[in-house]
Amino acid sequence: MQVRQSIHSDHAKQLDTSELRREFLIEKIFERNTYTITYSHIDRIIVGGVMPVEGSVSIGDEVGKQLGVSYFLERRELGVINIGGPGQIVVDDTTYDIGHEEALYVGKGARQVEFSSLDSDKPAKFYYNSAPAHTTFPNKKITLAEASPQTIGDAATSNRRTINKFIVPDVLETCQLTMGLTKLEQGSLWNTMPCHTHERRMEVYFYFDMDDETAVFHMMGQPQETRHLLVHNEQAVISPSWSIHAGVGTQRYTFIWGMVGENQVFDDMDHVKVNELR
Ligand SMILES: O=C(O)C(=O)C[C@H](O)C(=O)CO
Ligand SMILES: [Zn+2]
Repeated sequence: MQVRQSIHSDHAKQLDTSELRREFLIEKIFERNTYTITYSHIDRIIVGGVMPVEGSVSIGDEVGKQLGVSYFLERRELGVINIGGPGQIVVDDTTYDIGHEEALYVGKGARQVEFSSLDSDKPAKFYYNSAPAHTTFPNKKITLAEASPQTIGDAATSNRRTINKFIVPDVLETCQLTMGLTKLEQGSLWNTMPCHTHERRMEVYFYFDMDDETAVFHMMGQPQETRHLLVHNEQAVISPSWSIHAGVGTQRYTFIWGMVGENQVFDDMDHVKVNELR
């Protein structure tokens, strides 16, 4: 388990490229036949990926030990979105078929969560976020058709995109976790510009659907103290509450956002005008 400490904005603005990457970028989300796990002290979000190719993978009991509990979800909830081939997730006695761009919410208290792929030539890639939880809400599979879509932006400003809200109060109840998948249209390169912060929630962005030649310049920092991170395919960025989070790709891409914190109000954003950015 990788641990990332919280970071003050006054400290973050002094960092050079490699230090910014060490604090905010998660470079490897998927590894064959295992899971990755990064534990952030910011709102205690856990971020990672599970990529079962041959056989199944569970997020093991040693994670429970590191969290000071007896199993992973004893005091946590989990959101998963599959960006790979068809897969299955077994939660205790129930099996969920989770296809490409389908999601599963697992409530606090699930003891066994086991991931597998249906075709080892096209393995599932389960991206996940997990957050501390105070009660148990029912497990639920969410298809793309059941997600709440919002298409915004304009081709003329290169930011036409659909925000598919999978794990949000309109779709199901969770303790604090919200997650969704934003798809840029062909020719659109910018996400979340004009940008925003939300003091009341932190956010994690996971960029994918990119070839080896593509990079996203992810914008971060306080609105008047911006920095950028060069992000490649299947890498994630931790965005503290004080930071903007926006990006522009050298080609189109897709990303998953996940938020935890004080509220679950998607539109509760402190918008920043482009001419106010520095
Ligand atoms: O394309 C976008 O804009 C987003 O997907 C924005 C994120 O969902 C976000 O930052 C929510 O606070
Ligand atoms: Zn945001």
